[in-house]
Amino acid sequence: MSVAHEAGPAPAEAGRSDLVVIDRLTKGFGGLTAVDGVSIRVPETSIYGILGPNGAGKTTVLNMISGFIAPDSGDISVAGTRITGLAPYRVARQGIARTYQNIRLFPGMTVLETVMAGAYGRRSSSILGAILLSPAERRERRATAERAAELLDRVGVRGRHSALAETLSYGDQRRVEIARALATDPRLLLLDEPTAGMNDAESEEVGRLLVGLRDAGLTLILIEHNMRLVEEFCQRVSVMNSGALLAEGTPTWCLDQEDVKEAYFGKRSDAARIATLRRARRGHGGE
Ligand SMILES: Nc1ncnc2c1ncn2[C@@H]1O[C@H](COP(=O)(O)OP(=O)(O)OP(=O)(O)O)[C@@H](O)[C@H]1O
Repeated sequence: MSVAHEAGPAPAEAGRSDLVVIDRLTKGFGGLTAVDGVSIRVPETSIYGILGPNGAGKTTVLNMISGFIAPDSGDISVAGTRITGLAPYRVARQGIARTYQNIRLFPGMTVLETVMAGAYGRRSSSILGAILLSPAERRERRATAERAAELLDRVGVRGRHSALAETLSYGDQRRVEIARALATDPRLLLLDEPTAGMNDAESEEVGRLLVGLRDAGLTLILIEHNMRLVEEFCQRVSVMNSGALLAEGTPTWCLDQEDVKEAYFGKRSDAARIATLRRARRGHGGE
């Protein structure tokens, strides 16, 4: 299948190097090819969107980058290091963190503890020090708690640090997940539907948060169904359908490709997305 590529890099990306290079990635489940020879290059310090209708293979791509699923073939490298098929903890050590489509918070943990848990892999004090609660351990815990509080502030969760994380609103739980991922100090952040279940104002806030993270030097890959947000915040996108790449380029250009419109408009079940897409186009002077 041919992939529509927008000619040349977008001006904002010109000269920027690619942090993530995905080369002909393929994964099958039984008789189904969930991801079919997908190649993607993600420029460093950019917000990159992976789009496509339900079942297109987007989460499977994210799962392969983060090591949750091993590809059948193809390669993934980040900052020049090949990470294909590495276990999730080894991928995390490369500075790659993620959030999940279905929120995964630890039951029974407070908001602050949840974010502190994200920093666990970066701790320097010894296990014995931790057991004996040595001064070094206490200092480190204090520093970790302060940093976790800063991150919660940054993602917009204020004043509920002692509440159980699972008692927060859906939107705040998503923010806590982002803070936990940031606590690992990543250079690449993978976000699976970060605005799912949020209203327009909350989604816009998350969009601005992501721009702030990018401006601070992070590279972000997100799966997102809100096209308005995608057009506003993503520099480039890949559009997938049935495991294959349909188009790659700037969001506005990709959403104008016939194959892409058909992938979204061709299905009755995607009526809600069509409405979102149309609203987004109007908002940008189209239709
Ligand atoms: N572990 C698995 N075992 C079997 N099939 C799977 C597995 N994971 C995903 N699939 C199938 O692979 C295809 C791609 O799924 P994936 O979750 O990657 O799609 P998606 O684009 O993220 O969809 P959505 O937008 O609905 O989350 C789907 O048909 C799905 O049912």
